[in-house]
Amino acid sequence: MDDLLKGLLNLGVGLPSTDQVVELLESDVKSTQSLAQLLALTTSSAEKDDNNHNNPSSAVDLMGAELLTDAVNAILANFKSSIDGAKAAFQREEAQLDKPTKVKAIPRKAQLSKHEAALVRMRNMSALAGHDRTRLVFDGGKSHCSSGRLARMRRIGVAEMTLVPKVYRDAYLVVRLIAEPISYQGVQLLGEDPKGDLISIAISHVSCTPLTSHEASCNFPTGTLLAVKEPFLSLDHTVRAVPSKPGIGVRVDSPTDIIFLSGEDEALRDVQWATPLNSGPAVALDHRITWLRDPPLAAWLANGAPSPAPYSSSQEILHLLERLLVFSRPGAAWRELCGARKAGLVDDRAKDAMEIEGRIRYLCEDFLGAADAFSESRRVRGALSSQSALSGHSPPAVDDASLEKSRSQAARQASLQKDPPSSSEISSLYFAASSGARKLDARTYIGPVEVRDIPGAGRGLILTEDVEPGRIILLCRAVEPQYSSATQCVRVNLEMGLVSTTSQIRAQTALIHALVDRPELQLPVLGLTAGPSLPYSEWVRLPYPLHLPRAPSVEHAESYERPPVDAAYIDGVLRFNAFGPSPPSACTRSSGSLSSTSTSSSQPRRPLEDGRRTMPHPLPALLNHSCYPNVSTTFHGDVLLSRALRRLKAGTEVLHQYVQGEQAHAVRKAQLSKHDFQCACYLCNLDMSDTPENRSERARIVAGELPAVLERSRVVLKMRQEPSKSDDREIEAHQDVAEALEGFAKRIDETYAEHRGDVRPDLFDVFHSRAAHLAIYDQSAAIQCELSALRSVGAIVAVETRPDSQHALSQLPALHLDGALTAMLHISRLFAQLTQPTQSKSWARTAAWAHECIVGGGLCVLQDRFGSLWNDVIRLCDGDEEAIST
Ligand SMILES: C[S@@+](CC[C@H](N)C(=O)[O-])C[C@H]1O[C@@H](n2cnc3c(N)ncnc32)[C@H](O)[C@@H]1O
Repeated sequence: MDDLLKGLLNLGVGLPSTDQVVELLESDVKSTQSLAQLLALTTSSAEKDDNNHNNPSSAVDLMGAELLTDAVNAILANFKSSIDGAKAAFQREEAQLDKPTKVKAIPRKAQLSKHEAALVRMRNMSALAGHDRTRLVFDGGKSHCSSGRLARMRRIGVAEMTLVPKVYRDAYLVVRLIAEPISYQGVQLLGEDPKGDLISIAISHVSCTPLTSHEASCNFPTGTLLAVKEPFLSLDHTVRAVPSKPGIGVRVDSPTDIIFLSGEDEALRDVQWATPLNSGPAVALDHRITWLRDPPLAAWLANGAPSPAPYSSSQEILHLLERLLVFSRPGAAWRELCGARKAGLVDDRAKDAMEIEGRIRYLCEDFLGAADAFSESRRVRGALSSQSALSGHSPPAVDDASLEKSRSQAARQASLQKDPPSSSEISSLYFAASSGARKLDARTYIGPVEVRDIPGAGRGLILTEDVEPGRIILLCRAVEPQYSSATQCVRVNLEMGLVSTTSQIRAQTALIHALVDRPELQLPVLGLTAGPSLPYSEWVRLPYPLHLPRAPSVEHAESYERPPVDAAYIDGVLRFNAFGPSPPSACTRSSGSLSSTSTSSSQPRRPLEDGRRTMPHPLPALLNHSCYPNVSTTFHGDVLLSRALRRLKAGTEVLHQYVQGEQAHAVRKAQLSKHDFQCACYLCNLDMSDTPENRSERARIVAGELPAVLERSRVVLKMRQEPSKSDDREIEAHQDVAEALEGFAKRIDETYAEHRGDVRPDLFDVFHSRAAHLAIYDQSAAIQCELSALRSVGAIVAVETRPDSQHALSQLPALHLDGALTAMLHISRLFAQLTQPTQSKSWARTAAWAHECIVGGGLCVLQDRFGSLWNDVIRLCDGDEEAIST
């Protein structure tokens, strides 16, 4: 990757964005050429600086545009073929794992100069392209993670690792770092073993964002003592962490295989160093906590060592605890606080210690415990301030916000377990997410469901009571939600060709770190499956509790043992279970925060980073798939909300969409293929009852011919004049499109089996668009067309079955949910235009009810999402919003 950037910088052209790198990796020759053209047109920032200094000759001037494009194209093509080279090397290594070959020891001097050269290369690259440059790493194949205990393994030296590629089972390597680390997406270290033999070690998932070289040096200073559990000697050890030049060394896929040692560790007993040990790593206290190791008192508490590590003051401990919270490590902070209390280094009931305990518990979602700790802190503070008042000092400021917040969360947590979240709570979530908040202060609500084994589909969630449409089934926050950041990384899976982007890579690292910090998350996270090619973790077989243990406990702090976390398993968990916001929903406004799993396929594409799914919501991840779901699932920041779409009986399995059910059967099948199951849902069964010829004819019309007509429809509708100004020519244009769409509706309809019934989702877009044209010259026909659209996605119109119904629908649609809501509002508006106010109000009421069932949050959320359309409807209903909502 750096060669690519360097080549482009040398030419003086702009560097590709991360999205462009992803496109390049997935592109063919033609699109590579287009990208080359585009890059050749942009000037690098270095070039721009030169121009400021009146440098007269830009790259274009010097080479001519065509030559420059050719040069860029050659660099891009070279980059793509280097990926092929990496892939071949990777496959060779995978194949050789069973038959490793002898390796010659690399002389110390050669190892040193190789590391030094790589370090200089990396420094130069940072100087040229900046720390935030796009980084490329590779993945795929087996990931190695040791689950053994160091105490039960034997120590080996570098000289004993004579075969490559090979995992040295039941053994560990002890090294002392002797050079500055190389930082990329992971780090590359150079260590010497006690005999003085050198070995290069590359570690993945060191931090969510790449460490600067200063941060890397603070985490891995020269002199640091490390144990590497069950080291994997690889032919190309840097491929996952620091893809510099291929070379033999130790590849650490899971950072939990690295253990920081102190001089007193058992692992170092009887170790004689060929060269004398220095005084040990000199490192600032803060930096010791930025990586996976636990701070001193936590380690003392867990290992039962004879004397606790010294601190110069309790303030120093509190400062460290603060820093641990800044680095999102509440588990380590809790263990350190427990250690400090046990060693008598902080006063158990000191206000600062209680305050920080409150914050730790809050982060671990133990709101009741947090409220208790904050209130104790307040009590002590109160006592202190009365003393100060007596002595004439001004009392310290009292901040009660945290206490109040914890109390209200605790109260809501207690009530939410019984009562579903109210409409106003949903609207708060919606507007908080709209204002940009991503990690929301919502709590888990688990509706009437339980986990059960589902024949042929693993586990699933089953309803324990009958529910009505709109009933909230789940409201759950993600574990460690990650969003993209300025630092961009691209990962290519050399085995499957998949390309992952920053937030996916961050999510994987963040989850590994979260599990190390808070082992109580193991069951919810590792209890998820990781796709058909990886065996179940030991946690999958355990009974899945619906109410997950969250809070830290003292016993837990004392028995803390760092869990092994296999990076590949976490990657699988994310790929097969994570949800995330999909492209924007089909409502008229684009500013709303909401995104749903069921969206129109005709929606504009979001930037790649937003469209990829990265959030594990442990319990909702147990929901199985149906292309014709019985719940709607929407996302507000990191909160997932599932609500029943229909009246469902106790014993029914709750099913939601992994892929959009409104897409053609073949597309759904292809998208689900990674899961390795045949979907046999209601919709797939209907589709399978059509002949294969009819299915492919339908797919051909919908994907091949229809988009052009829909685009024409969009353009004609956009050019629409004020109704008073519309003339015959305009009406003719609308009639033309409506007629064309009618023809399509007929042709698509003919591909469905006759006995199929109303559910024909491929017709939705055709009917809905046709209705928009009819609305201009024949409102009654437009209403009929919208009704057909609604029926095509599973809605049942009440007048046909139950004329006495309160709503115009007796069953909500299952697909195209936002499109269907728009259709309902259109019908209301059309009835108003036909001066049929009763029908108009009934449909407005129905839309409000349907929106409440699908999303919730009341009329303010509906208004925010459907803006002018909703306002139109209200105006035409004489502004009677109250009447509509009741
Ligand atoms: C997100 S998990 C759902 C929970 C999973 N059933 C379990 O036991 O952990 C996704 C996996 O569930 C299984 N699955 C989901 N929907 C299914 C369906 N309709 N039929 C069969 N298997 C299904 C597939 O193995 C899929 O990869």
